[in-house]
Amino acid sequence: MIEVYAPASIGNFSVGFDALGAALAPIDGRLLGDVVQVSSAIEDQFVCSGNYANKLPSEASENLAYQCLVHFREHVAPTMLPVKLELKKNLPIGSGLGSSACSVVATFAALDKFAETALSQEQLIELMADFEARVSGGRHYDNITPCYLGGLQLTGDIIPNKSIALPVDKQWYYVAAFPGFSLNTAKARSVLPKQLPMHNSVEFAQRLSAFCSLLLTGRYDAALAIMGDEIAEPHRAPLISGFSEAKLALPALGAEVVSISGAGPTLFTVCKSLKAAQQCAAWLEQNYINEQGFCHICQLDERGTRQL
Ligand SMILES: Nc1ncnc2c1ncn2[C@@H]1O[C@H](COP(=O)(O)OP(=O)(O)O)[C@@H](O)[C@H]1O
Ligand SMILES: N[C@@H](CCOP(=O)(O)O)C(=O)O
Repeated sequence: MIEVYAPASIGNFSVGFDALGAALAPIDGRLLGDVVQVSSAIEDQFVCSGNYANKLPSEASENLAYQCLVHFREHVAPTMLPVKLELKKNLPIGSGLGSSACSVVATFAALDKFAETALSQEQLIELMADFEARVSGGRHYDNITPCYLGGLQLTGDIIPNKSIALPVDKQWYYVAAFPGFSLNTAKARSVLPKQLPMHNSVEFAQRLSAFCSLLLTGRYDAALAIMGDEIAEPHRAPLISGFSEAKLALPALGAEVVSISGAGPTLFTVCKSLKAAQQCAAWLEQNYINEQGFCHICQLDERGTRQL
């Protein structure tokens, strides 16, 4: 039996709309992500379990993980023996934590291991992006590659091997707070402008390229100082109840950056100390999340998708 874990991720990472993403590891050692098990069976079988299984369509054919299995059998490994594929759906849907990417990455990675295919890393990443694009309203890699490869990734179609890993300050802590309600990614993409004025495009390019260069040269504080999102956040913030209040309150508690994780509604902060992260988490638990929500203090998951 093959059992694969894929971590949650922060799409956009504030400064890199559709181009930057980070994999998350809660510092208390808990796993925050989906798990897929593949084992031999008499005929192909699909099971969806886990805390959020009941939030997904009950028809297997509408579940991305099952769709990945069907595609894999038809187009990648037609001679693979029949399997039972179980998705443990541990991430909330429409959360901004890369939930759909997580299921897709875990499923393809598990099937690839089980069938021992000769797919290259880049081919697998492309396949994963194809499937996430089915539900998210646009093709983007910023959940797929961090989830699969771990760490912080600069990612996209024109990037060699689809992704370049970036270093971060090991002292940074990330608080990820899921407020407990869903926001569909396709909906949160539909409120974005279709075109950007030249000035904004140039500023976006400057900010992202400077951010990456600063990280690659170890100037972490300077990188942190220019983090910001003028592309998506102003349009999405009104869709996320409590976000604007949190953005105002958290800097006084030590948040260096407060932004939307992926398309939201999860909010994330970057903090330079554990104490600051704890203060932000306490505030978010009191003021941002409901009974269905949760909050984790994290660092980056450098390992990405892996066998358990
Ligand atoms: N295994 C799966 N995991 C997550 N979403 C799935 C899965 N299978 C199908 N879906 C559907 O895909 C859509 C994902 O919504 P989206 O807002 O993109 O989620 P997220 O931002 O959390 O990835 C939902 O309509 C959901 O029902
Ligand atoms: N770059 C995408 C990221 C979507 O992430 P998700 O976790 O909300 O699916 C976007 O901003 O739309």
